[in-house]
Amino acid sequence: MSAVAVEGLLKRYGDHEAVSGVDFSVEEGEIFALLGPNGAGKTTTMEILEGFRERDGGSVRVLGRDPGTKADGRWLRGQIGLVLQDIAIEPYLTVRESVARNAGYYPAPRGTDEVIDLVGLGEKRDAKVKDLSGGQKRRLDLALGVVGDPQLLFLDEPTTGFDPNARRGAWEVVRNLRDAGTTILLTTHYMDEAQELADSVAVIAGGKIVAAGTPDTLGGRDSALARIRFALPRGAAIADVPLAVTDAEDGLVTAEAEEPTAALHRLTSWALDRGTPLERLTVEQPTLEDIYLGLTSSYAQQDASSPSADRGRTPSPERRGRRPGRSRR
Ligand SMILES: Nc1ncnc2c1ncn2[C@@H]1O[C@H](COP(=O)(O)OP(=O)(O)OP(=O)(O)O)[C@@H](O)[C@H]1O
Repeated sequence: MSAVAVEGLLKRYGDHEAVSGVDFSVEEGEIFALLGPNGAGKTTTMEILEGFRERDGGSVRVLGRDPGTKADGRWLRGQIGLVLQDIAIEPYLTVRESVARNAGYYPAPRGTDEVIDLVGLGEKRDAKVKDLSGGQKRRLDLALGVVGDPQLLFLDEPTTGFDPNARRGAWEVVRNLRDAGTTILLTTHYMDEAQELADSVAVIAGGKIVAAGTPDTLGGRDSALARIRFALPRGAAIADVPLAVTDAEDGLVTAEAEEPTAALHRLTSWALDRGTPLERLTVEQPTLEDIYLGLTSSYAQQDASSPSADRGRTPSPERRGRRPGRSRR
């Protein structure tokens, strides 16, 4: 059974259709990343899955239940963990008190100290929340999201504001959770994060899924042409280059190749025969970011000029100030 199954999901705000028939599924035990430009519909979709927003159409199953119904929604609160941006945390509690308090909302929580160590806040155990740095607060958010030992964890941009070391630490925590059996659904704007963490990804743009797959195969990435670049050797003409040249600017030649091994062999043999080195030689497959930008650039422009983009949104206050298991619906 899929941990999350979404079919034909629809959500309108007034006459603006924010989510227009979205389908995807998240398998048990995987890390799934929902990617998309600002205003694409990620938060709306996540809030519907978490039971904080009503949908206008389509079917949604989370751990086999419908988060849109009262009884299932209540049950789900005890099974899912949330890590959001700017969650409301009491500033005068210590780290330990905050985590222990959240643990009390769940039927079978993890140990408070274990979770504090897991997110790397051991040395800040007795510090007050108000005295934590921005990155440390985000680690505390992560601790609060996982202390209930959830079957399914929602992570909203989990490493925004982290320094590079802290990001790697957080990735390790997320991978460990997955390896211990937690299913994880995250949103991120960092393609390296999706590449590092996600087993599956889906790209949403303009309220629709525009591509889905693994980070390595998304949008035909695995079969995309390799890009070979090098400085044109002194005395050589573009027409002499034994590859299909697609671009030549400032003396830097770009060629694309289906079989980079054979193409490089031809190219380096040519250069060696001429007795001229190939300076600035690089070979690149498109990165996840290249593929993502290709899929979403037109939507990003569209969104920036759409009237709804600056309409201002009402955040879901229940979601932000959420006390697990006690939320009113
Ligand atoms: N409460 C609301 N009322 C009216 N419009 C809204 C509301 N919430 C979201 N929207 C609109 O719905 C669209 C999708 O918004 P959503 O927050 O789901 O996007 P997102 O993908 O999470 O974006 P971001 O990456 O910026 O967080 C946007 O055009 C947004 O302006």
